[in-house]
Amino acid sequence: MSNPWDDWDHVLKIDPDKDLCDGETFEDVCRTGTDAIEIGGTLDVTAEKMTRVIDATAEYDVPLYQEPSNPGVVIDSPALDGYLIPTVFNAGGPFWITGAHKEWVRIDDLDWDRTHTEAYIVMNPDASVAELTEANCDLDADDVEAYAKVAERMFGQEIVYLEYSGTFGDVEKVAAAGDALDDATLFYGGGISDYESANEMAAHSDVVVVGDLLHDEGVDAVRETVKGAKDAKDAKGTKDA
Ligand SMILES: CC(C)=CCC/C(C)=C/CC/C(C)=C/CC/C(C)=C/COP(=O)(O)OP(=O)(O)O
Ligand SMILES: O=P(O)(O)OC[C@@H](O)CO
Ligand SMILES: [Mg+2]
Repeated sequence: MSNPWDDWDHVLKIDPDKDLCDGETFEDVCRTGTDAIEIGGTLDVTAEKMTRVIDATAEYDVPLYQEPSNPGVVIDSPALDGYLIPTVFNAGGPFWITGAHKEWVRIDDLDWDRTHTEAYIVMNPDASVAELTEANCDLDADDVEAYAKVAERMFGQEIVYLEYSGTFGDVEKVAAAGDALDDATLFYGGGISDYESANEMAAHSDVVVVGDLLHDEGVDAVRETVKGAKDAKDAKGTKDA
């Protein structure tokens, strides 16, 4: 079965708790050329802040996904193409693996057709997501490779997300995750800041996710990362052909 993300090279993650750069609009954000927008962040995200971003991006035709950090911020909106629900494979306890999910399913009426999971492997111990989930980030390339295989082979995950949020990752570990997967799509996120960094990580993953750059540098910088990711894919296509 095909999934929307099979064709993505680049995702832009908007943190509802952070501002856009001066003078930039959500229309500008939707016109960066990214393949999809994910709306989510770890800290200080509320349903109101989520709704504001969904409403502001709804009218443009870029695919829109919510990535909730807890069940309380999930928004029921027809503007959303779907929900990408993290499950943190290297979390310090079960709450961020299945606990939050169980609570969500208990209290809410899910739209299962639009609900998908992302198998997170959290790699930067200083990121909010690592602190919140008490993730064990002390992972070598072979640990990453094993987690990726567990996610795909044992838990049937269609997306494996190597999350370096806030810092540029170790290429060897990203490549190890990529090599481990046969069918799942590898998302890489963290520290992508320009054409080069996007190009490099896109060569080793299926989809690169760009977050803070939007809020820190703005849409022109994001557009460069789209180019970097797309060029890497074109180069791969040429090589594989
Ligand atoms: C069951 C439901 C609906 C939700 C639970 C989903 C889970 C397990 C969330 C845990 C991981 C998490 C908090 C993911 C949020 C997305 C994310 C990693 C955003 C990036 O956040 P950071 O960059 O670390 O944080 P800030 O930029 O907000 O500081
Ligand atoms: O903010 P950055 O470092 O770009 O990371 C992107 C994304 O993986 C965060 O969840
Ligand atoms: Mg962040």
